[in-house]
Amino acid sequence: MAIGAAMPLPLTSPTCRSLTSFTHHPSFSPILKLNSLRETASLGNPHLRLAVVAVSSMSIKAAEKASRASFLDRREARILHFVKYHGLGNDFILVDNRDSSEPKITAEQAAKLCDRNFGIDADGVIFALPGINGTDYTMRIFNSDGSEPEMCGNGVRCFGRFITELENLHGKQRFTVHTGAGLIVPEIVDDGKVRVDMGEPVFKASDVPTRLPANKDESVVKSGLDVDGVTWNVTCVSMGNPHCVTFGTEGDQNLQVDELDLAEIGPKFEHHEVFPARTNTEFVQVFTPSHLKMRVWERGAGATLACGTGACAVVVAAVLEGRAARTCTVDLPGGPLQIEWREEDNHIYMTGPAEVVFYGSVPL
Ligand SMILES: N[C@@H](CCC[C@H](N)C(=O)O)C(=O)O
Repeated sequence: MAIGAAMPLPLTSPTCRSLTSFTHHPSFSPILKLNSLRETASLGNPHLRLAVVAVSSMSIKAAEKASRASFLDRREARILHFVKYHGLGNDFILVDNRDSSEPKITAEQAAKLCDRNFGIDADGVIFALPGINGTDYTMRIFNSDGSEPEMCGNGVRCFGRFITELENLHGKQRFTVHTGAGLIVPEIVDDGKVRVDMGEPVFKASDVPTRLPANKDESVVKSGLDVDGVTWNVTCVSMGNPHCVTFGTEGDQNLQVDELDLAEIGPKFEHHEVFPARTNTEFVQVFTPSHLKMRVWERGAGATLACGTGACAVVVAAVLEGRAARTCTVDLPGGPLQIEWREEDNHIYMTGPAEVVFYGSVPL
């Protein structure tokens, strides 16, 4: 097949329920997820069309450099070029917004693009904007419901990889990123993983924020929270964004997280009256003091396969409750994260992967 020639979209493949999953097809590597408007398919919504094209493996080497660079440099009016990334299955639409301090799309447009059936299918949209306060970049994010959180842990790992691609950087790299949670520092490490200095956790109840009364200094640690008549023990932590961490109910501290009906219970925590800014909720099972397992219900995004800020909050809560050490592996549905809450500087360090899923374009 000639360079740049379009391959037929395998829409009938059982692995391909949407164009998004097309690029997950085992015969395609991320490098094949090149871009062109040659092959455009409707997603059922006449106003939203996604273009993705793949080239044959014969042409990868020749096409890779020019196509990726030219794609990321494209600036057509009323077309949004993006790269979809994921961090352990927590998936994001990344937008190059370095030329403006205002996001290229609105919260409402972001929510449409995240739609699983009528959009690209993602947990959020992330913008790489110019840095402020002396930082290299600013990161902003919209959740899939269009709300704007302060921070996103898996997202900032994707952000770090996205920047290396935009700036054509290789090897170890480190960036300073301004976020709603303050300064965050992602670092691309040897194996391509991203290690992030996530800053310091916040416990003060009014800053999390939660209306639950503080029971340890100014914080809420292992407090009772009534959800539909069941008392859950919760610890509240902010990683810039709010988290409610639970290891079980008053009567049962041995939570089997796989048995939870997240879609049923998650929204009841998210919208509970004691969380004025809503909350992310992590349900945690302790295997050993250095090995935890969690499932998450995210504010504004629902059940996701991973939550980086959530994994950090879980380790902090586990330490505060005397259940774990400061360095832990946290298993999430999408895979493990390494979390360290360092005693010397009180910062939390998160290490995990971030991968390209595909490149695409949508008319606005
Ligand atoms: N998945 C993210 C968190 C994204 C923001 C969250 N939904 C919120 O509203 O706070 C992560 O990896 O941290």
